Amino acid sequence: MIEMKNVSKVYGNGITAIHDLSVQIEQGEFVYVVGPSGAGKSTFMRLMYREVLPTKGTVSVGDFDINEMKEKNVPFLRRQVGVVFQDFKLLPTLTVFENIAYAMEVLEKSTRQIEARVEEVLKLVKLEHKTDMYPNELSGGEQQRVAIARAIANMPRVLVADEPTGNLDPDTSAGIMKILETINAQGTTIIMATHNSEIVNKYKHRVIVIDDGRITRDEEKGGYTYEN
Ligand SMILES: Nc1ncnc2c1ncn2[C@@H]1O[C@H](COP(=O)(O)OP(=O)(O)OP(=O)(O)O)[C@@H](O)[C@H]1O
Repeated sequence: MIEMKNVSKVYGNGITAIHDLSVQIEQGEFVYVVGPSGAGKSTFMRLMYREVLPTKGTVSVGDFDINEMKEKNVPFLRRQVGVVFQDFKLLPTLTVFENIAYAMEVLEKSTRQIEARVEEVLKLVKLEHKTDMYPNELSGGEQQRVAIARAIANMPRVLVADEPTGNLDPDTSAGIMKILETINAQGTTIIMATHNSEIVNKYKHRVIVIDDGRITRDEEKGGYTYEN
């Protein structure tokens, strides 16, 4: 599903964020990415949705070869890879409905299809009663649930979540984890970067440890206790 072969990423400032990294992630897996601050976790994930291109090596995601694909096909990649961030990144001038619909309109869906799907994803994150509210009228946890609804609206095969519980209290984080586990149980591959050892040790999944741009451990579900 996701394959990186001998990937390095050197940013314009000369910092090598990823060093000769190879990994394979199968469809339907739930994978945590952990490691110290500045280790390269976000860069590792950005490579998967083509926010950055590898300096060396190859990245493939589903049917897409990230290095070789044409710019005009990027929207099709984005349909397969949904993204969630720590700070939600909702558009402040749009309502909950509009934030999700906007992500779908980019892919030229009909109004009826969009409305039905927005309703469906809002039910999944239990926010169907907040359709017409604006992001600043919602709590952090609610905003993150909208961001997740938006990320899965196009039924991606992969959901990349970069510190999705980073700004949330433990109870709210547990709610987000339950939603992510439901989405994963429906077949979506989930790659989640986190510093939260409680979550990693409670909701057990494969753990990839990145340090200094390299994978230093890669443990199957239950094979790793995270201490940070
Ligand atoms: N856009 C960029 N331009 C230049 N250097 C960058 C850029 N993004 C990240 N870096 C550098 O690359 C290295 C890895 O950063 P990255 O954000 O991938 O780490 P991280 O493990 O996600 O860190 P954190 O846990 O603090 O979010 C760091 O040294 C960082 O300063």
